[in-house]
Amino acid sequence: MTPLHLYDNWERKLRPFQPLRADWVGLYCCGPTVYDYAHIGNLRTYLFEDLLRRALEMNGYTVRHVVNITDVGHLVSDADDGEDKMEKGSRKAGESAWDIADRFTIAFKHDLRALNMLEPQIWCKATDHIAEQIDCIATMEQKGYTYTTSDGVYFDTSKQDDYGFLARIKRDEQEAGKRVAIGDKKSATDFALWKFSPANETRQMEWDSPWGRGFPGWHSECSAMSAKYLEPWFDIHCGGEDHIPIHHTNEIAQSQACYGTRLANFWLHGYFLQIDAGKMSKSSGDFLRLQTLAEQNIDPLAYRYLCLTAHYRSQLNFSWDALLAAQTALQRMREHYYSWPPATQANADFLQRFQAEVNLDLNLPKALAIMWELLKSKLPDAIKKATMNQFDAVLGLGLSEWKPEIISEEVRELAQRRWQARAEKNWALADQLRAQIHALGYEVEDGVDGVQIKSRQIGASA
Ligand SMILES: Nc1ncnc2c1ncn2[C@@H]1O[C@H](COP(=O)(O)OP(=O)(O)OP(=O)(O)O)[C@@H](O)[C@H]1O
Ligand SMILES: [Zn+2]
Repeated sequence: MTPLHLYDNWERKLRPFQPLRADWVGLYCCGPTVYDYAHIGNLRTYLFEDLLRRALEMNGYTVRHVVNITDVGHLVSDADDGEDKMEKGSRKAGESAWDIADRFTIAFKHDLRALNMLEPQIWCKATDHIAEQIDCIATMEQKGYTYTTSDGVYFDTSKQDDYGFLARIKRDEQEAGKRVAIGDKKSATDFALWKFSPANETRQMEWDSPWGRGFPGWHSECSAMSAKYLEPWFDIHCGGEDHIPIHHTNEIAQSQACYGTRLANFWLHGYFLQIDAGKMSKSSGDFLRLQTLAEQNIDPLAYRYLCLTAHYRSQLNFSWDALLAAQTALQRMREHYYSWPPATQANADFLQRFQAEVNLDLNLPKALAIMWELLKSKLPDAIKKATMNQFDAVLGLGLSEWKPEIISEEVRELAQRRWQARAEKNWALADQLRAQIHALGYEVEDGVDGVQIKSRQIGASA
């Protein structure tokens, strides 16, 4: 098999992947801040990470996949001020910060399942690891990397010569160009490790610490939890492109100070899903959820297919037309696959070409094109099916689980009566019958050559 190469953002180049240990590959992916539902932009990043994990497994590695849940400490502004997103989300929802964290974590996991993502082996939440974070901060303090201001304990970035290397940040230029207020911080790049609770206010989430009552800064959790569940030095760290200059840069600074490692051997980042030429974003409120797609009768796996059509290192502009085209293509693929006899032996040549594309930094648009080439080839269908099964172990479209819908006699009869009512221009009755069909879980669509009955999408989180 062509050896796996991944684009490492630390070295800014394609590197052959070599695992650090013989028994498992450590993969740490920064998880969601659970103050709201995930949008399909966030989900694009998790899809890329799922595909990376599947590619590693295709290469025979056992992956230890860790995803954290940020349920405290992520402030509205990445410059360490503003409200905690969880406290703000709690006010907006009229529920406690703990309750929204639970609710949105469940919804997030539901979305991952609807998109056929593999369950990480380890989920870990920031609020379950306060002691580990305090230990990590105390170590940094002992080693002289911290200072305390009126509102928290900060990391002193001037203590590290290579601070910001991942993002190629030049500290001096940043300082000179910065116009934002930095409060009591010594430098704009310094960041909070522990924030004190405001004197005149009780936070919902706060803990005692050697420095005073408060809560951990957002970056602390990932250094502490990745060291606990993987090693302080592990194989691959992932997140969205926005993590490069701040969150990952600061995680690296902490791990270097604490453990003397730069955390991960490879740094991979998924690029944004854009909408109307801007980043899809929870904070701006301009976002689509998987549930929003389901309401438009889009199968969640059509979104997965759409994401396969763009390389993870390029931004993807969302459009409904592209999503509908993805749904049509996926449906055609499923119908072909379903019509074939049981799988026999995979075709070695197709397999080798597919694996070569996957191993070239996850060139999945090309891998998908090879899948279509196979589908249209003159190979016997049983061989196509066997080959597709191996492709789909990486692409995760769930082809072998799909079955055409069997629509019950009751629904067919209601649709027939509705068609009749429409022909007789009895709109009230037609609407009433449509509502009954809807309640049974189906939609009817009127076409020129009759009516089409489809099940409503119920895959995404409600
Ligand atoms: N538009 C997007 N496209 C792809 N990935 C994204 C997008 N927006 C955020 N991400 C990624 O989603 C993951 C989860 O992010 P998180 O839950 O912290 O969202 P957030 O940054 O608080 O939300 P937002 O920036 O949308 O207000 C991160 O890896 C982040 O980089
Ligand atoms: Zn992180």
